[in-house]
Amino acid sequence: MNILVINAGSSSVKFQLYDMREETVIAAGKVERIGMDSAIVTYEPAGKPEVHAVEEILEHTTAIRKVLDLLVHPAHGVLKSSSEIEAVGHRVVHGGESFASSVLVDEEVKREIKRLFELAPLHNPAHMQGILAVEANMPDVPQAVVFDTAFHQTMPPVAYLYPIPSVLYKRHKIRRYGFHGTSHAYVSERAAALLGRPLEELKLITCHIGNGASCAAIVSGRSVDTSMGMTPLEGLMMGTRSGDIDPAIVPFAMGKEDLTLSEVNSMLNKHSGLLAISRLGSDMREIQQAMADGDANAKLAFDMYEYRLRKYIGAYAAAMNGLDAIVFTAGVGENSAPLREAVCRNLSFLGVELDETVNAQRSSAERLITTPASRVQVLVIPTNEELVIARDTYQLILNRRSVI
Ligand SMILES: Nc1ncnc2c1ncn2[C@@H]1O[C@H](COP(=O)(O)OP(=O)(O)O)[C@@H](O)[C@H]1O
Ligand SMILES: CC(=O)OP(=O)(O)O
Ligand SMILES: [Mg+2]
Repeated sequence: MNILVINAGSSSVKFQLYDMREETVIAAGKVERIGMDSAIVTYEPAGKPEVHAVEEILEHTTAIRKVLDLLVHPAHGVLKSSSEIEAVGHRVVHGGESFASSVLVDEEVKREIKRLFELAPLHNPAHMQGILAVEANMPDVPQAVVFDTAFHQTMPPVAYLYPIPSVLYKRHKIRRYGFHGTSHAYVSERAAALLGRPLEELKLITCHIGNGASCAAIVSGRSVDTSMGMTPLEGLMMGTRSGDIDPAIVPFAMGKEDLTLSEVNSMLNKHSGLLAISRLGSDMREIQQAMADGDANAKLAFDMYEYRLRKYIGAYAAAMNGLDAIVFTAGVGENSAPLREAVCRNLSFLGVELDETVNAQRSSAERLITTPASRVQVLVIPTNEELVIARDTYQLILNRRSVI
């Protein structure tokens, strides 16, 4: 069965086409800058040369049409006809309290995703556009949605409630949801496999450190706490997001700087984090390079980023009353040896003993980066959210077939 996995953003559509017989990716790519002066199309068919194109693509329906055309293209295609795609799976960031697992899309599911627009205004409207664009181009193909929030629905009330008047939870569902759940779930299962121990016996802290960053406390394979909250702004310092700050800063800064609600929102989501402190950019590679060149702001940004992550690791070890392993994943977690080293150097009180040689290896392979004597294990595990989406979609389609 061929399954197309889609991660639709406000101005981009990323995709991977899976052949589920061997779980192989037969094509991948993205359409960026949708609706701007010119869109950038990148397409990588397995075993064939990459295709790059710049053209006008004004909305998601055209972007999906473009993807389907490439997949069946006489020279670059990997399929004879788009009817060989049997299902589509989408990443959806916010599932609120309604979805604790992945589901097939129907009218009710679409209504619920729409209702959640206000909780994830940057993400959910774009996902909906992706779903509608697939519907327009492939009306008979079943679609599934896989939620970032679903894995964290196991959090207990002590972790998911905010200490604010309960009427806000009752009326508006203001609570902590957590995100990147697909990634936290995937790497926790891989960690158990690598450690050769049942997931049920383990207390893990998984650190998904990409552009957006969050960590999760996982006991027996269930998320018991995570650093992102009602929205993906809470928690760790990120590329352009502040993470935790004193909430009183919001009204105070609005008053002092004469900011509107949307300006203060944009300040905390798009102009904070590494970008604000380094005054350089949000990309960790750039920060590390500048730091090596002696840039003091870059060093401060790196140190704050590491310090805030380490404090969460300490907090989650306390939350779980123990810790077996820490997992680093996503763009920064998988690739930044200096960040992992700085975090681990300062966790000796937990019995973390880093193997500096293995940590420094320029490798994207799954690996243990602590010494045999280390009391807490540390692992690097490349995440694969697309594979989880493909698997969930495949399972939902098989279940549906067995019911019919
Ligand atoms: N070799 C590297 N060293 C340090 N950081 C890296 C490296 N490669 C990628 N990154 C970081 O990974 C980030 C992107 O992570 P990723 O998980 O792809 O983010 P997202 O999926 O949220 O867009 C980049 O912003 C960059 O800072
Ligand atoms: C939920 C979230 O922050 O996603 P991303 O890291 O893709 O921005
Ligand atoms: Mg990501």
